[in-house]
Amino acid sequence: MIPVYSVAQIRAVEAQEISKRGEASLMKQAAAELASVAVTMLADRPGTEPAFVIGLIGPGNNGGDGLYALAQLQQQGISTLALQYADQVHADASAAYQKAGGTLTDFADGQNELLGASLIIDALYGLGYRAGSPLPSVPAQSYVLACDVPSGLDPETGVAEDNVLRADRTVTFGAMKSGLLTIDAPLVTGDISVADLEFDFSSVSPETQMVDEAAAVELLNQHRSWRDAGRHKYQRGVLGLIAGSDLYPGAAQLTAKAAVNCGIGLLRTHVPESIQPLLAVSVPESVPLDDQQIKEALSSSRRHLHGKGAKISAWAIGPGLDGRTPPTGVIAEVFASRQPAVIDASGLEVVPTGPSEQPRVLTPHSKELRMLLNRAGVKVTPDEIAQDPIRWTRWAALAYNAVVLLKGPTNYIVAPNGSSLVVTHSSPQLATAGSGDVLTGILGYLLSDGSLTGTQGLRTVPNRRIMELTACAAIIHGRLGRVTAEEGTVSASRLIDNLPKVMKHFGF
Ligand SMILES: NC(=O)C1=CN([C@@H]2O[C@H](COP(=O)(O)OP(=O)(O)OC[C@H]3O[C@@H](n4cnc5c(N)ncnc54)[C@H](O)[C@@H]3O)[C@@H](O)[C@H]2O)[C@@H](O)CC1
Ligand SMILES: Nc1ncnc2c1ncn2[C@@H]1O[C@H](COP(=O)(O)OP(=O)(O)O)[C@@H](O)[C@H]1O
Repeated sequence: MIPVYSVAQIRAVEAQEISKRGEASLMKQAAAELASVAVTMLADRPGTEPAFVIGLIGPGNNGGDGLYALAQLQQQGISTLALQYADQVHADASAAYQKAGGTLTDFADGQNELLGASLIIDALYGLGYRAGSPLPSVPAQSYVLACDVPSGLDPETGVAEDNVLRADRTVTFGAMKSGLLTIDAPLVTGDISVADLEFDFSSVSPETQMVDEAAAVELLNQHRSWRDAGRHKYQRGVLGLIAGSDLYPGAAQLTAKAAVNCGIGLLRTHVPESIQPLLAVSVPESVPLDDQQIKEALSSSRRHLHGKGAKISAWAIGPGLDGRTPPTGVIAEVFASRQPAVIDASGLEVVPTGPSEQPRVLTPHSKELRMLLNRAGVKVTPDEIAQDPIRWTRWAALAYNAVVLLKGPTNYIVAPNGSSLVVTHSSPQLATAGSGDVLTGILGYLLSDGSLTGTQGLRTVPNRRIMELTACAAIIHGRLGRVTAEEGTVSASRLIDNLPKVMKHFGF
């Protein structure tokens, strides 16, 4: 997991490091990291030989990093040009660049060269950015590496100017900054690498933790055992899916297919009679679950929450339910159990507020979050949620005593105790009808697997584990989006087709 800090926290640690190691040494270290990523990016985009790198240089230390990085590229034989976009630039860095044979010129005089650049390094503004900073424009298809923070993005809030310099990659220094993950940031940073410059954050608590693919693989591997190979289907896990209505007959099928394609032990489905024949054909692996069987499953769960006699090990509630006529009786009984559950879509309209023994994760998008908050008596506008999503997700987690995953380009996962995880790096093409139903299937599957949840006997799943598995589901879903988008346009059905190979990537 990658700890995430506020700009103030990073500035404080930076000041200590500067007093220990000196500013020039830190800057050169930062520049070396920047130059190394620039070289990788040039190699990733062959066909633009000989390489020509242009740096956009601002007035502060961010510009200084850019100039030192250009000097290093110049010394490696790469042709470069520095365009000064400020009245003055970092004097030592400028001298070092010119000593390395580089040319520093005014932006206005050199901007025509931008069209011929194989790579543009954006070293205009970093931590010192203030809203309203003047920003140049670059040609539409430019290949851009941001130094520390894309210029025009507020590193504290994640709010971007309309003319922000969108990056293909960002190398950020010291630590991951909260503003690189939230609001507009996922749309403008490209892939982010953290160059930690060996800063010592040991006495600072991070604001949140970011989960990336490597962290997800590690989390999943932590919980696997060689014994897993000997499990029969009930021991692997049984998901009870309560979903579907005449109004939305497709959603239940999408969630069911997703869970099955994840490789679930067994899927039981509680859907309206009118949908059952459809499901029997589209997801023949699923086994119907009626009201009486749900009662029996809940009764067996009083002796065992998973495996050994337990008929269901986790629940997924909501995809495609008709919000006007959900099977409230049966759902209320499931909510009273201690088995983990993921609640999505219309399930969110019936989930109770207040204390609960059930480890639960609610998966609203921002409109559904507003509805959840309204149901809990918290009035909030869409704008307020957009400006501070993590704050409002915390309120919901507290009000419903549940882990809440707020979905979108940034996924915020918050527990009732306020702790949080953040997941980005998905694909905008996930914004397609039914993709949330697929996520519910993935998360339902993860929650049903006793090895992953650590459920044994009557020991229930702690919220921390629920949060981690929710983050893993969002990561799997994000990769699914990217892999599918590489092949062509994305639909929920296409996502589901790709699930087996994406699950394999995560060790399933
Ligand atoms: N935090 C770290 O760990 C390290 C930071 N370094 C670099 O230092 C950078 C921070 O340097 P600075 O503090 O000099 O800040 P910046 O280089 O981000 O400079 C911004 C400068 O632009 C000016 N400016 C900002 N907004 C403006 C506006 N709206 N109108 C007019 N002028 C405006 C400010 O006066 C400020 O001096 C980081 O982003 C990073 O690139 C590295 O050199 C070393 C390590
Ligand atoms: N612009 C975006 N970029 C990345 N992911 C997105 C974007 N928009 C939506 N998503 C993801 O797509 C899924 C959509 O879920 P949801 O809104 O519940 O869809 P549906 O109800 O149609 O199934 C969520 O996992 C969300 O995180």
